[in-house]
Amino acid sequence: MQKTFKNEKILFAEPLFQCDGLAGFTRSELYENAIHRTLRINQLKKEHNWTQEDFDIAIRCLNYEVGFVIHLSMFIPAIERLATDDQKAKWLPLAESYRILGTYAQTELGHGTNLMALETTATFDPRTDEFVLRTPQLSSMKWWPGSLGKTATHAIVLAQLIIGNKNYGMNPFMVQLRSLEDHMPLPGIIVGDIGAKLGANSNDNGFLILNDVRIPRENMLARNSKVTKDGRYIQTSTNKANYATMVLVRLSIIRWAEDTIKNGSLIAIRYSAVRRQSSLQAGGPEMQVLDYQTQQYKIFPSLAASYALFFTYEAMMKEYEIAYAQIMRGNNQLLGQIHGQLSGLKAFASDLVTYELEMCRRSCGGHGYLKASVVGETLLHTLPLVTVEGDNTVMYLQCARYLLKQIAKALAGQDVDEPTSYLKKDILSYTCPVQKGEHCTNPNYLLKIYTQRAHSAIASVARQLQFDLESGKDQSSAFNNNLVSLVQAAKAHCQLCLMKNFVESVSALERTCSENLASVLRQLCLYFGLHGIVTASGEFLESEAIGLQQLEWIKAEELKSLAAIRPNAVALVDAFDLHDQTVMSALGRYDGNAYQHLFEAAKREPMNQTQVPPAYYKYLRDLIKGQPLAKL
Ligand SMILES: CCCCCCCCCCCCCCC/C=C/C(=O)SCCNC(=O)CCNC(=O)[C@H](O)C(C)(C)COP(=O)(O)OP(=O)(O)OC[C@H]1O[C@@H](n2cnc3c(N)ncnc32)[C@H](O)[C@@H]1OP(=O)(O)O
Ligand SMILES: Cc1cc2nc3c(=O)[nH]c(=O)nc-3n(C[C@H](O)[C@H](O)[C@H](O)COP(=O)(O)OP(=O)(O)OC[C@H]3O[C@@H](n4cnc5c(N)ncnc54)[C@H](O)[C@@H]3O)c2cc1C
Repeated sequence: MQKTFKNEKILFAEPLFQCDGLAGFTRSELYENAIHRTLRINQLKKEHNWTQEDFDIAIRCLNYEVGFVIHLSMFIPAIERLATDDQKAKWLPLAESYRILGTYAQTELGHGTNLMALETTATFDPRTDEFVLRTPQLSSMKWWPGSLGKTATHAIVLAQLIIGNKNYGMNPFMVQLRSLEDHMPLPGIIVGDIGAKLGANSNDNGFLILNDVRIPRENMLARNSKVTKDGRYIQTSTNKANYATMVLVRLSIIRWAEDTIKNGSLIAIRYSAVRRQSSLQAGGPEMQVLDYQTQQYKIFPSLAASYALFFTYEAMMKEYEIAYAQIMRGNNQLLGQIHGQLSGLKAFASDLVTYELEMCRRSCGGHGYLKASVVGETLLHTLPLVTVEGDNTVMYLQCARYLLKQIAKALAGQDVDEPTSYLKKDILSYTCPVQKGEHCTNPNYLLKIYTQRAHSAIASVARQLQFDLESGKDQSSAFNNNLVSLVQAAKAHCQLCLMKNFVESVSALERTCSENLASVLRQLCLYFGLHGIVTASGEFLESEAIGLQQLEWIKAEELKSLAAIRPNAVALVDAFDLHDQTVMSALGRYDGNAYQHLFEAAKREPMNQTQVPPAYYKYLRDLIKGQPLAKL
């Protein structure tokens, strides 16, 4: 599935990219190693004439265990999206050659979600033609930005623009943080690392206090709005255009989610094919645990999710490219659509994979709790995806807000955006397409069920909101009264998007691939659809997209499809084409020698580098020999 990286051999021939040692690294070592890696990949890029795409794939091959993640994923894209052509000409070459190292400093100690409430100010001083940046109190300090702690020389700081006594809202400013001579913080800047996290500890997420730091007027990123020398504010685009970098990263999160769940399902499936435990027949040979229906039930959702997210990322990438090209030409028509779609899908993708990764970890039994299994470590790295770039609940609510607008248009007989075109249908004329058991094997029928459920969830919450407003509730309490249903409606829409992308991508592939391959993919797609209905059966029933009889058929078909997928499960994860050095798991090796690799990992454990531990001489010796213990 991943485009085969022709340079994989070159990459993994380097000791630096042989990852077995990382488990014992301290934070400082992880941090240093990550920077070392990015610089070496850059050298390899030059030495072997790699394209930017090759470079990006190299980073994926290393599971993003590299430095400068925010520099590459946010700082440079923010300059591209928020700066004028002159500003780009000045900063992009410096950033692209790592002569300046950047971060995206938006979140504060007191506020991450509510951007309107950010407290950092950039006050225009017309006497000196400068902005004065200030974080006025404890809660205003920037807190979380990646690479801010120890690395960044520059930050794109999001601050409230103040001219005279008027606040013109959040705008982006380029602020130099550290000297380019000796890396010391510049006057007025207090900066540091926020401390160890549950995962992703090679990244120095940081804090930043700005005490009246002066920057030239030209350092306001002015593609969407600017301040003239005489202090006039000129806005050339919607103020939401300054949120463009977040939209891009939300798209990337779908890809990161896909990458992590591919790792998890690969480890769980390969290991379950190796692991034997018990038997269903008295005295019979021990079974591969992958043959237990319960094990398949635990792991195959992550296999199906890997493919569903792959197809969804590909589809969303195309949608994004069209929207981005328009936006860069000054046409914001698709801004609302792409924001609504990506807010929801970012949340759905990260929710899905964090849940399924834990199932993968459990499916590896006790060994899944070992660091060497890597599946737990992957989960810890992935957990922040539900929070970064907008907490998932808040992102679902953004998606729901978009869906409400679309349904209002549909009800008024106006055109709606293509991804919500189903809202134009007559919801009451629906008849469930599954009228007998065998109908459940048709993914297009399942798609109709998903469509009806999403339509019904959106229509129902829209009606309830309308009712609350008409009963005298004000706008905000009517909204608060319906938040849970709004989130459910957004989830229903996102689940439909995944199913639709899966069905459509498999149909497209059917035209070019062998019938054998097509039938395997069709089976997985079918399973994805059946499983999604069963896990949210209450909502599908409530929406009357299915009845109890259909649920019974769908449940039976879901179980049948587990057995149908089983023979191809290992091949389906092998098809990810992930190198052992990418997956790094003792349990999930291609050669299937899980026990041998676990033992090798144990032998490398730093605790095992001496036979007798120092604690023996300090405590155990006297204890064992019955000597009186020294005062402890
Ligand atoms: C094995 C492989 C492993 C790989 C794993 C790798 C994992 C690595 C893990 C580490 C992660 C590292 C990278 C993380 C980087 C993270 C960076 C960040 O987190 S940066 C900070 C991000 N912050 C946010 O996302 C803040 C969230 N809040 C918001 O976006 C907004 O405040 C809001 C959308 C919640 C509300 O907007 P606001 O303007 O404050 O409110 P209004 O009500 O006035 O506006 C709503 C209005 O605006 C429209 N809108 C909102 N956003 C956008 C947008 N982006 N584009 C277009 N339009 C937008 C919205 O639709 C509403 O429109 P309306 O017409 O009024 O309905
Ligand atoms: C690993 C990591 C890396 C990060 N990197 C960066 C970075 O590089 N740059 C940067 O600027 N930031 C970064 N962040 C910050 C991140 O963007 C924020 O943490 C995120 O946007 C959530 O905001 P918050 O922490 O303020 O959560 P809060 O908004 O305080 O959320 C707390 C709870 O309140 C709920 N809630 C909040 N508002 C609402 C609402 N309106 N309606 C309903 N419920 C609500 C949420 O659902 C959540 O349950 C990073 C964070 C992490 C964890």
